[in-house]
Order: sequence, then structure tokens, then C-alpha cells
Amino acid sequence: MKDSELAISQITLMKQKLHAARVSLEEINKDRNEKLKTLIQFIGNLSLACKGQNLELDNKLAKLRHHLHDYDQIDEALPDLVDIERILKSQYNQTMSQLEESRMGLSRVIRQIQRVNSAPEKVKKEIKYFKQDLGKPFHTVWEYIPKVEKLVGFYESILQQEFSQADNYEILPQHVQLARELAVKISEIEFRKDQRDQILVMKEVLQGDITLNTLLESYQTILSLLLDNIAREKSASQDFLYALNDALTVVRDVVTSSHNSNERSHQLKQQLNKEINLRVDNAGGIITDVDDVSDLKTQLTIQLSSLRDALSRKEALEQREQSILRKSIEAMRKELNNITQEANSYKEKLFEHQKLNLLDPLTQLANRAALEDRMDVEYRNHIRFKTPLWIAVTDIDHFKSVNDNFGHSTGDKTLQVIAMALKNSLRDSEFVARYGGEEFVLLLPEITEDHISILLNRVREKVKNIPFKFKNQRITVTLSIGAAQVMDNETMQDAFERADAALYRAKNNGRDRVVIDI
Ligand SMILES: Nc1nc2c(ncn2[C@@H]2O[C@H](COP(=O)(O)OP(=O)(O)OP(=O)(O)O)[C@@H](O)[C@H]2O)c(=O)[nH]1
Repeated sequence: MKDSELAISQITLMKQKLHAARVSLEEINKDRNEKLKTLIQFIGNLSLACKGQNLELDNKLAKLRHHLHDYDQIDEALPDLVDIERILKSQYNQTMSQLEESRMGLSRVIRQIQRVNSAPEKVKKEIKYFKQDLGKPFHTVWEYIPKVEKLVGFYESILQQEFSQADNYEILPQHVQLARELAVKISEIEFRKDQRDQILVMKEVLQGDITLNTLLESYQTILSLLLDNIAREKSASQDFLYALNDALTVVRDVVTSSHNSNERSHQLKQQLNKEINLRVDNAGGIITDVDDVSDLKTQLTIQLSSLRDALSRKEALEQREQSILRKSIEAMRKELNNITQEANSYKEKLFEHQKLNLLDPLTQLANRAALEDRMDVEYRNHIRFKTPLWIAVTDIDHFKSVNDNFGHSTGDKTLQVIAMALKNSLRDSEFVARYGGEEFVLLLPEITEDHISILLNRVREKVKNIPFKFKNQRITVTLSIGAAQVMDNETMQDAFERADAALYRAKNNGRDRVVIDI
């Protein structure tokens, strides 16, 4: 009887050990879930950083986040990782085919250039080599951009030759018009800080007495500056996509291998559990069935030794599992750290870029893209809270005569002063954007019909009272304004068109007035 008591106490001990093993397994699971949370957070940041580059990539990352929510669903995330890799590859292929098209375009242009007989012999030879060089495919956008620059260089050499042969090229009114338009266009483009001084000088030149040569030079310089900017932008996003691709491959491999080994250990553990339960059951059966103590002792010793053996195999298995898990988490953490750093720096660049993209460089007011975003927001609020919303379109009267009489740079300064006056006459909840040349759009929420006319006339008067003085001449600049309230069941675009039509009526009725479409 004493022996059987001993056996029972050993079984109890085994059970306690089993319980302890289960608790430590739970702890491992808890740790694993925490790491998973970090991974999900990371994928969330990644989605933010990638947002807008490729809609499918955005959706897949969102889905991946959803699947990774639960470690048990990790196998469901595997196809997403494969898909994301596929999208990145297809983006790469798309770039390659665009590059191929561009290469063919350049080949066409170079064939045309070759027809220019007056090109200097040296340039002709270079063009020939260049054409042969163009036969080879481009692998990256950086191979393409220098080729375009070179092509522009050929044009320049040929034109210089033409100019030196005949300097009787005259500047015609349409050339001056082109120069003025170019000056306006470059005000609408946001150049990098280090390029701005160069652009300012060029703007002055284009607005003054230009020669055909200066006009061509300006086109060439602007083209090279733009190409440089495109190359920088592309390089930032491409670097990021490569890093992202590499990181995703590592994460996928780690997840796959940890998933496979998990599957194997799960089966092994089930087997061991079965074996342990069988041993415990057997031991219980022996205690009740066998009467002879020495028999009982022998049989229990056999059962207990098998039980001990099974438990130690289980413990070894759990230890191995834990070490694999630790290693894979470490690998993931390292990769995640790298990519988080990449994502952060890319996010900063994107943010800077977005900020630039939403501001009109000349007036520092919101631009058209920002206006569209804000229209969406105001329209949603109008629908949701049933609050009144007005849209007003305003245009400076006879602005062309300011440019014609006092020059484009005076025109620019006038635009800046008026933009500031418009902004200062509105409340924080109201919004103004430069819609185009000398046209501005105002979004005015929560204004009643009685007040809209008062408000817009106040804005009009404010601009009219600005004491502009050009070439010692006191000038009054006026605004025409058209406004419309967004009606029930009306789209923002329809209301905008009614406001624009009202502006047209204000112009036709003598300008310097507000017309409200009712
Ligand atoms: N200086 C400068 N002028 C600009 C800019 N954008 C547009 N403009 C000029 O604004 C003028 C607009 O002229 P029009 O559309 O004929 O109209 P307007 O002279 O204002 O006459 P109304 O609108 O009929 O009262 C053109 O001369 C454009 O060149 C800019 O950024 N800077």
C-alpha cells in the first residue's frame, strides 16, 4: 500500500510539472502576441508611409494588418505577403516598360535630329554613337535622365550653330508671349530651395526684354532643373520600395519557417500529450487492478519511467520551440527596426513633399489640390450637420492691364498682397485658395443668407482700399465676386458652377461687385 501511495504522489508531482510546463507555454504565447502587436503597429506605419503610391499595395497592407491581428491567422497572411511582393514586382515591371517606351521615344527624336544637315561634324559623330547607345535597354530611370540631358545638349549645339550662321533671328510678339507664359508657369511650380534664386533671376529675365537665345536657354535650364527634381523624387521612392521589398521577404521567410516548425511541434506535442495521458491512465488502472504489491511496484516503475521519459521529451521540445521563436522574433525585430527607420525618413520626405504640393508658391495660399481636399471636408460636414455652406469665386478686375502697364513682377506682387488681404479678412473656419492665375475660391461654412452679402462686400471693399502705388501712380484694384449656397441634394461641383456663373454676371454687370446666385 505504501508503494501505491508513493506512485500516486509521483503522479501528482508529474501533474504539477505538466501544469508548470503549460504555464510557461502560456507565457511564451503572451510574449509572442506582444511581438505580434509590434509587427502590426509597424505594418500600420508602413501603410501610412506607402499610402497613395499604389492603391493595390495600400489595400494589401491593410489586409495584412487585419490578418496579423491574431497569431493563429498568420498562415492566412502568407498569401498577402506573396501578393505584396507581386505588386512590388509588377510596379518594377511597369517602370521597365515605361522606360522602354521612353527609350523608343528618344530613338525617334534622335532620328529626326540626324536629318539636320547643318549640325557640326563633331556633333553628328556624337549623335551617331548616341544612337547606337540607345539600342541598349535602360534598366533604371537614372540611365534615362542623362540621355534626355544629352539630347537637349545636341539640340543646343545645333541651335547654336544655326544662330552663328544666321544672326538675323528676330524676336517676334509670339516669342515675347511665350516668355511671359513661361514666367507665369514657373511661378506655379515649386522648385527646391537651392534652385529658387536661379528661378527668380530667370523670371526677371523672361519678363524683361528677352532675346530668342535667352528664351531657348531658359527652356533648357528649366527642363534640366525639372529633370533633376524628378530624378531625386524617383530615387527616394525607389530606394524605399527596394528596402520595403527586402524587409517583406525576410518577414515572410521568418513567418513561413516559424509557421512550419510550429505546425510540426504542435503535432509532436499532441502525440506526447496522448502518450503522457495514456501512461497516467495506465498507472491509475494498475493501482486499482493489481493486488500484489511487488507486481504493482514493478509495473508502476515501468509506467513512471516511460512517463518521465515522455515528459522530458516534451520539455526538450518546448525548449527548442522557445529558442526557435526567440531567434525568429529577433530576426523580425532587426528587420522591423531597419524598415521603421526607412519608413520614417520616407514619411518625412513625403510630408515635406505633400506640404509643398498643397501650397501655391507665389501667394503661399492653399492651391487647387488643397481646395479640392477642403471642399470634400466642408461638403461632408454640410451633409452631416446640415449647416449652411457657401462657395465664392472671385477674380481680379482687369488684371491683364496691371501686367501690361507695370510688368509681370508688379503683377506678382499685387497677387501676393491681394492673397494676404483675402486671407486676413476671413475667420479660421473659413478657407481661401488660389484657384488659378488671378482667380481665388472661398469656402464659407455656417454663414446665413443675410450675412453672405455683407461678408463678401466687406472682402471686396478691403481689397479696393489697398493703397497700391505703381510707378508713383495710385492704382485701385477691384474684385468681382460670384457666390452660391450649396443646396440640398446638390453636389459641390454644381454649386461651384453656379458661383462661377454668378462671377461672370458680376463681370458683365460692370465688375467691382458681388453677385449672389439665389
Ligand atoms: N503677374 C502674373 N500675372 C498672372 C499670373 N497668372 C495669370 N496672370 C495674368 O492675369 C491676366 C488675366 O487676364 P484676363 O483673363 O484677360 O482677365 P483680366 O485682365 O483680369 O480681365 P477681367 O477678368 O475680364 O476683368 C493675364 O494677363 C495673365 O497673364 C501670375 O501668376 N502672375
